[in-house]
Amino acid sequence: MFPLGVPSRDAIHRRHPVKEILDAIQSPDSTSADFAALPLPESYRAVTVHKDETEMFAGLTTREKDPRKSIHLDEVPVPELGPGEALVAVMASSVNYNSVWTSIFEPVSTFGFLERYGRLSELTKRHDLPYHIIGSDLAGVVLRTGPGVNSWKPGDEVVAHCLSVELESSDGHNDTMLDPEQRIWGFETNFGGLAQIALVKSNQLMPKPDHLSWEEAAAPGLVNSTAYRQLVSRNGAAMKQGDNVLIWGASGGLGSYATQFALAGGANPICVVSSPEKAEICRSMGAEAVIDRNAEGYKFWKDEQTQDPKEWKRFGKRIRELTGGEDIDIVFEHPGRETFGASVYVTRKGGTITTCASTSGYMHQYDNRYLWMSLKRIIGSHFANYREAWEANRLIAKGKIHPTLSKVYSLEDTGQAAYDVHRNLHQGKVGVLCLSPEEGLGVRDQEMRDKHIDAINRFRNI
Ligand SMILES: C/C=C/C(=O)SCCNC(=O)CCNC(=O)[C@H](O)C(C)(C)COP(=O)(O)OP(=O)(O)OC[C@H]1O[C@@H](n2cnc3c(N)ncnc32)[C@H](O)[C@@H]1OP(=O)(O)O
Ligand SMILES: NC(=O)C1=CN([C@@H]2O[C@H](COP(=O)(O)OP(=O)(O)OC[C@H]3O[C@@H](n4cnc5c(N)ncnc54)[C@H](OP(=O)(O)O)[C@@H]3O)[C@@H](O)[C@H]2O)C=CC1
Repeated sequence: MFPLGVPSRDAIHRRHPVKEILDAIQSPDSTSADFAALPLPESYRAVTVHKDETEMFAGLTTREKDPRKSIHLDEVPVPELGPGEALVAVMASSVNYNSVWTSIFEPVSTFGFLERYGRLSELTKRHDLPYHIIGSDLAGVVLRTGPGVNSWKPGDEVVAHCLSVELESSDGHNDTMLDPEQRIWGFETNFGGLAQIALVKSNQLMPKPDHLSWEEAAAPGLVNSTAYRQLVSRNGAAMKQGDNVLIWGASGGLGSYATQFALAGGANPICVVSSPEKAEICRSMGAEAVIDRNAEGYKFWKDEQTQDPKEWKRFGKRIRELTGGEDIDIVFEHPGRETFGASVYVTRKGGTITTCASTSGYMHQYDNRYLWMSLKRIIGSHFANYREAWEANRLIAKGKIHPTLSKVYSLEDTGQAAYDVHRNLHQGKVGVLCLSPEEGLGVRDQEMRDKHIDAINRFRNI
């Protein structure tokens, strides 16, 4: 690994075969054979965290830990390509909250995941390195495929979902998320998407939606697939028409897709956000019931240890006002400790709380009487299997669900991008240009794009 100074993008390209890759991607005449014949570079630029820095934030609060200090841009060697794998030239990626967790080394250092994966086989040893290339989304072009890959070839324009599975055990064969060797690529594996080149398993690949630019196509992947499983899939809450769906962080990464799924599926989203601007975005997506938790001042905790059921009730009354007296069928949970007690309380008899995260703390407290006496269910949900990710991507490709990209950073500024997400300064999704020299490239279906342009741009620059 060679830490970089700040050479310009042009300087890098002049002395690097990466430039040839970019030229091939940008040329309309390039064929699969051209891509297969391109020499692979020996090294590439990648966003990393360093193993010898995992204690750098010791003693600081979560809020004080600054991703700009731990996130680096390094020149790293291209990893060896194994069976069933693909090397992808990454045009764009996006910031997910898992990269925030990696960069602040919470709740655990991700180097522990890489060490454990490295112990599995000779091939997985590649992942156990003193640096972790992070990032769990990409849009780009296949450069090489390993032995046994038949469905994808060099030159294919793709996005990648972030489920990495070995599938050697029977456990994962009904639902690949249940594989004992299930990992999130770029979080629990190395060689992630915030880089010029990424290593993925070929069963992570999906077609890039033609009407989107590289950075737009890279934005939905992780959160869109997660929201799809958590809310729509039978493995999650199996949302149906007419359901009242309480969506926390409804203009954030997960929430901006959950809101779209609720609206597209004929449900009734009750969107919770923390500012008038965010409330306005939800309304512009088509949501009618919006709660500004800041303006309405909910305080579900009296102190660190004690919740305030009166505040749950005030919140529930507000929901009833917005729904004409109805309670919540499905809660789309992810803030965790701060909101979970309220989420369980406001759910209707027989309703579902589906949770995929605990941003504000993972030791939840709730009043179990409201769960068992009212026959409610809590469902744990995590990312999505290949089929669910494919279905979620298909909805993007068909223009039924749209990217919620707000701002785009360069690879050099990924630390700032992660800082924005950590501090909740962003809206929707934050994109990162990797090889792509500018925004707006990669659109192959202008006609379809024109049809959906307002929705595609809804979150831009707000
Ligand atoms: C797509 C995007 C997603 C997101 O953004 S999600 C948000 C980010 N992700 C996170 O915050 C999660 C981070 N991960 C973690 O915090 C930890 O990763 C877990 C808490 C999930 C798991 O903890 P761990 O210690 O890594 O694994 P163990 O499964 O608890 O195994 C530790 C040892 O405990 C043993 N064990 C596990 N279950 C049991 C049991 N039921 N009874 C007895 N022992 C058990 C194991 O075998 C193993 O043992 P041995 O150390 O010897 O190998
Ligand atoms: N298990 C899985 O597969 C996945 C898990 N995750 C996890 O889900 C969490 C959210 O991810 P993502 O949506 O991308 O992140 P974002 O930061 O983009 O959005 C989360 C939103 O939640 C709201 N929020 C944050 N803290 C609180 C709080 N204390 N109380 C109420 N609302 C709060 C904020 O909205 P506002 O301020 O407007 O209310 C914020 O915009 C992260 O912890 C992430 O790691 C994400 C994807 C997949």
